[in-house]
Amino acid sequence: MDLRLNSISHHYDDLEVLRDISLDIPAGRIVCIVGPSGCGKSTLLRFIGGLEKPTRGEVLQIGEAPADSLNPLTYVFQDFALLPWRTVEGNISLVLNDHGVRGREAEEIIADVLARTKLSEFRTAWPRQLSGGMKQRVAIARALAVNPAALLMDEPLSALDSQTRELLMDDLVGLWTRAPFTAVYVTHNLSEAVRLGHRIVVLSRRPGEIREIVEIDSPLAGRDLAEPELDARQKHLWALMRAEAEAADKELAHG
Ligand SMILES: Nc1ncnc2c1ncn2[C@@H]1O[C@H](COP(=O)(O)OP(=O)(O)OP(=O)(O)O)[C@@H](O)[C@H]1O
Repeated sequence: MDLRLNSISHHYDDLEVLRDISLDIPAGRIVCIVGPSGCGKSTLLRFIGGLEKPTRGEVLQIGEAPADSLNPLTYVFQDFALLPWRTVEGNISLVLNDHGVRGREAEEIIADVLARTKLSEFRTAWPRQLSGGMKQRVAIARALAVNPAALLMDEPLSALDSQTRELLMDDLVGLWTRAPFTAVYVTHNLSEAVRLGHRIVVLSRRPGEIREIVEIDSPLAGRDLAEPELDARQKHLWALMRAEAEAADKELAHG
C-alpha cells in the first residue's frame, strides 16, 4: 500500500502549522521527515495515521494493506510506551489480543517478531529490567507483530545515547533488508535520515513547507556515512536546515 499526501495544510486556531504538503510514500520505502523544532513533523505523522484531520488536503491510501495486517498504520514513539506491569511477551500479546489473535497463533507471531528483533531470550523480562535500546526493540517488535502496511516512527531513537542509536540503526537496516517495510520516520537527526532514508523530506520552519526532497538510491545495507557521497548529502541537508533551524530557535526563545 502506498500513501499519498495531497496538499495538506493545517491551522490550530490562529497558528499556521503546515502549508501545502504533497508527498508520495511508496510501499517498501523509508521516507524520513526532517525539519526544525515545531515545524509540524509530529502533526503530519498524526494526519498520516488518521489520528487527526488536516484543515485542508487529504491522506490517501493507494492499494490494499496486507490481508493479515491487524493495524495498517502503526506508530513507534520516542518513549517506547511499554506497559511496565507486563513482560516483553505480555506487551506484545496485548496488542494481538486486542485484535482477537490469541493462543497458538499469537505465540507464533510473538516468537517470530522476537527472533527478528533479537529479543527471543528476553521474552519473559520486565520493561524495568531492560535498557532504553532494548525497550525500543520491544516497541518495534510489538509494532511488527500487527504486520503494518506502514510504520509511523516519531523520533524513535531520540531518547537513546549515541552508541545505542547506532546499534538500533543497524537493527533497523537489518530488519528492512530481510523484509522491506514501509516507514515514515520523523527525526531531527540528519545522520539517521541519511542512514535510513530512501527519501528525505526537508521541511521549513513553521508553517512547515517542503523545502526539498532528497532521494538516496544506495542500498541501506551498504551505507557508510564516511562515504563521500553520503557525507555530501548530509552536508547539503544541513545547509538547507541551518537557516531554518536558527530562525526557529529564535522564535521559540522569544516565546
Ligand atoms: N493539539 C495542538 N493544539 C495546538 N497547537 C498544537 C497542537 N499540536 C501541536 N501544536 C503546535 O503545532 C506546532 C507543530 O507541532 P509539532 O509537534 O507537529 O512539531 P514538530 O516539528 O514535531 O516539533 P518537534 O521537532 O519539536 O517535536 C507547534 O507549535 C506546536 O506547539
